[in-house]
Amino acid sequence: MTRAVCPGSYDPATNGHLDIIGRAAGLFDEVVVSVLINKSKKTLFSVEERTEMLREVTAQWPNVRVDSWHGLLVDYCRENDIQAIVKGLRAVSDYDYELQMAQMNHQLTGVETLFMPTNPIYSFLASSLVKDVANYGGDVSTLLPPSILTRLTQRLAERR
Ligand SMILES: O=C(O)c1ccc2[nH]nc(Br)c2c1
Repeated sequence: MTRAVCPGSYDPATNGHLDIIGRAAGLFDEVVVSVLINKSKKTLFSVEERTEMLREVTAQWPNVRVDSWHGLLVDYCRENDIQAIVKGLRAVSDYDYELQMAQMNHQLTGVETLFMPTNPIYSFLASSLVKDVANYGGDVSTLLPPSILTRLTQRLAERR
């Protein structure tokens, strides 16, 4: 049984995230999409809301499950018998940081990190940018799954 984790904040998940998750689902017996719990980071959606949205938009892949974790990712991998971390790379600018994290994680426990180039149509996508554009009324309808677009629109309206 091969198992990989796709870690992230997913605040909220974008079509770029789903691109990576779906492709990983085609490579591994099981993919765990794990939402990072970072108490020092203010997020637009709670961990519960982010995991709920992810479960909805990943239901299409029977071998994908959604979870959350707090602490070292390598500890989460060990506790869940996960052999690989899958990260999307949108651009060269992602590489430096991701390489450092991958080397540290391998140093710590030997867990492997596999980099997957995002579909070029999503190279500019970041959850933070999507939220900013949507907050100023920009059209992000092609960048998010419909159900997440609805939730984002509602949350931003609540905050006005
Ligand atoms: O949305 C983000 O912040 C974000 C960050 C890093 C990322 N790597 N691959 C993808 Br898709 C991606 C998305």
